[in-house]
Amino acid sequence: MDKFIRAKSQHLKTAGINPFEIIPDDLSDQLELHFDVLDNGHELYQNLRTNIEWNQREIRMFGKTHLEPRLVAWYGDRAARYVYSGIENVPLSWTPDLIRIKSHVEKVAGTQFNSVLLNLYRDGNDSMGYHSDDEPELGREPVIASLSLGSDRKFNMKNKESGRLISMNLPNNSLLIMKGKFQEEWRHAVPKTKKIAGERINLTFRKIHHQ
Ligand SMILES: O=C(O)CCC(=O)C(=O)O
Ligand SMILES: [Fe+2]
Repeated sequence: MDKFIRAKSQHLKTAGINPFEIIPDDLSDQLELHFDVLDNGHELYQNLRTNIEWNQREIRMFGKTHLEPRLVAWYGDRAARYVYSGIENVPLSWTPDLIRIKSHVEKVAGTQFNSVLLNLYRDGNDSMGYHSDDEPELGREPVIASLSLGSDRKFNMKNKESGRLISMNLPNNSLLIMKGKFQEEWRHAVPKTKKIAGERINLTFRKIHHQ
């Protein structure tokens, strides 16, 4: 651990935030994992489960349409719109709960966000395939803060060049911060699992640059 990270984790500890250091050394400038992030994670989970406008999107693959294996929702500032497949996506307006979570996550991450993508994994059959969050509107070396609530799930990473695989567990109430060259060098996924998995909500806070 270099001096900066050590100093930073001391600072977070004094602020009552518990950084958890299981990140491989050579990824310490691309990933941070924090534990026990929200005081009222359980209550917020229930609120998000009922109040968020969850959608199951269709995806087209090899000329066939499928339902995505999870539910999603997109909230943010009006300016955080982006164009995807020629369609302009305007986010839903922030709810009071999302604003509270956002401001806490911004404190931990030390940066500001203008949108959040929420994913609801209903059980171990729901998943997210390998991808990088490297859309041009996120800019170079984006900081993305990913909050996990509910059941533990595995988070797999695969290096684009070497094929090296890393897997970590993302527990309830943890915050994974992806930054630096993480999106450029790695793909990540939440695989299906045969182990009994309950529901999980993940919120990835992002900063969309205006078009
Ligand atoms: O659910 C997760 O932990 C990952 C979500 C993710 O990678 C994304 O929304 O881009
Ligand atoms: Fe992602």
